[in-house]
Amino acid sequence: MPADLHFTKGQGTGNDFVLFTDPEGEVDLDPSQVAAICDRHFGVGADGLLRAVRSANIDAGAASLAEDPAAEWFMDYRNADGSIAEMCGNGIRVFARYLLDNGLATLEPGETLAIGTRSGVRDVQRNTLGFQADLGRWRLEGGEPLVRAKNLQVARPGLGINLGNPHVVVALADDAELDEADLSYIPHLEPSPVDGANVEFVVPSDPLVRDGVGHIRMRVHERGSGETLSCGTGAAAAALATRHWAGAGAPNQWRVTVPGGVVGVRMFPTEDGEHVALSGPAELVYEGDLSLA
Ligand SMILES: N[C@@H](CCC[C@H](N)C(=O)O)C(=O)O
Repeated sequence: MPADLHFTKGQGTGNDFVLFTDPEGEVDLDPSQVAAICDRHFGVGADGLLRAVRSANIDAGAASLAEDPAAEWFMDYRNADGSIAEMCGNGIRVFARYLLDNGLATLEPGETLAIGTRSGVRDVQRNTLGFQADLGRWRLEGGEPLVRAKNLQVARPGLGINLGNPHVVVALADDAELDEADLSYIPHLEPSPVDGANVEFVVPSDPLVRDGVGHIRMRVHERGSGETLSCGTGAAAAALATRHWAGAGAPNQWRVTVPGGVVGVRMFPTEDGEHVALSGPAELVYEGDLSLA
């Protein structure tokens, strides 16, 4: 384990990450080290940490290489509290930007960059919003957990949606209720999903659909990171839930406004079922060195 770590700070719609390259898989940080780096007062500060490790050099990468040998790089994602998550939609765009800007991969317009994750290989392309990531197949979870945020008077039914990582989406009445929701603590879910869940609070725009595109606003409390300015897989879950609630004729193209900006969500058929894609910006903000001592 090295004494110092060269890192880059990046963000996608305000969801921010510490990134570093560990090609050989030698820098396996423990949860307390990750939490210390992500601490906003005593560390660099971030919603999560992304380690770029060659798929061949991390146990979880074997499945990625079996799925697609082109997935040379694996996104080892950690939440701010040090816990492992299967997937990160904003993170994978920032990860792609990081690989490209550091000469670790190339991606011409029209080409696809395959990236290994714990929820399978994810394909990233450039597009007008920055990058688009195919988040793969999604599924509805059974049951409707009741969700209560701190200052919501009445518990609301949530819709469980799995995008590789778990989400519960809750519809609120209007913008005022969304703005006033206190997401500073973990929303109470009943029953509580075994692996926890990211909880998205969503309000449809009025009108919901403009020029064939659905519009919603969302705030999120992320498992392992607390309230963040954006969650990419959460935005996809929120669009999927709203389409589900809207019923027949609802669009397959969505704009999701989050506190940190706007992301695009698109549902499309494939041979192995419907996939959902997430589009949005990805920027690298600064670089530095930190001590692991
Ligand atoms: N911010 C991410 C999701 C990160 C993982 C999540 N907190 C979890 O535990 O599943 C995104 O943009 O998707």
